[in-house]
Amino acid sequence: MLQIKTLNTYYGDSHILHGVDLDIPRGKTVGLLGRNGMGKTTLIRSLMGYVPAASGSVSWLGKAVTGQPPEKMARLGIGYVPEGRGIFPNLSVRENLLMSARPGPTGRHDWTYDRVLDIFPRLKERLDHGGQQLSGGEQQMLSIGRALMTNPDLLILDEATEGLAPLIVQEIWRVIATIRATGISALIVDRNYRAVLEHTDSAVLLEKGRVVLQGESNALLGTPQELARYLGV
Ligand SMILES: Nc1ncnc2c1ncn2[C@@H]1O[C@H](COP(=O)(O)OP(=O)(O)OP(=O)(O)O)[C@@H](O)[C@H]1O
Repeated sequence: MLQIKTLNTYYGDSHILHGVDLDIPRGKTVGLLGRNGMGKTTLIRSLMGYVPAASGSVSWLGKAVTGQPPEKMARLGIGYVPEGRGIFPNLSVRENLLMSARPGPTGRHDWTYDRVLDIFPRLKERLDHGGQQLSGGEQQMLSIGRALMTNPDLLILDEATEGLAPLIVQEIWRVIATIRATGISALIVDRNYRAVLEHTDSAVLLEKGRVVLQGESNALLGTPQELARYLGV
């Protein structure tokens, strides 16, 4: 569904991504692993068009989309939940959700307002609260809910559980499992590599902007020494 080939990205003179390949097949969930600063967010920002790639290609459903702006990528069916969340603090939970509502580009319309509220009962209880009145966990849920309301074919979650209390983290993983079961493709970045591998079909590990390990998530779970070498766990 999404294919990235030999992507090279720079910030100024710093060469951050070195010929990265990434394949997200239709309906599959892929994990993106790596220690801090290894290039995970840069890879997402490059594929979404926030940061121009110096070379390499991005294709979506077999068509080249390299260098397309983020709004275009979103319209093509990629729902991106950035690290640090993206909600409107002055709007209510209801408004935040409804303003994102649209059918997906391939006609997908299974994520309705009611369905999103069903998977986030906490949000249902806070429909009239402003975004800024929500806890960090609730803001994260709202951010994921907003992305789902666009009925994406691919959902990208960058550090969705960052800084949240353990019970809320569990809830977010439960929601990720639910979303996965609906057949949306997903790309998931999270510090908890074990949780990532348990909730994905395959995974790619970045080390200083290079793919150094990749494979089926189950198989990677069985190579703790390799993982420890790159993740320092
Ligand atoms: N806007 C920027 N300008 C210059 N360098 C940057 C910028 N953003 C990130 N970098 C650098 O690029 C490298 C990769 O950062 P990136 O944020 O992609 O890593 P990451 O794997 O997502 O880590 P983290 O989990 O800490 O966000 C780091 O060395 C970082 O310092």
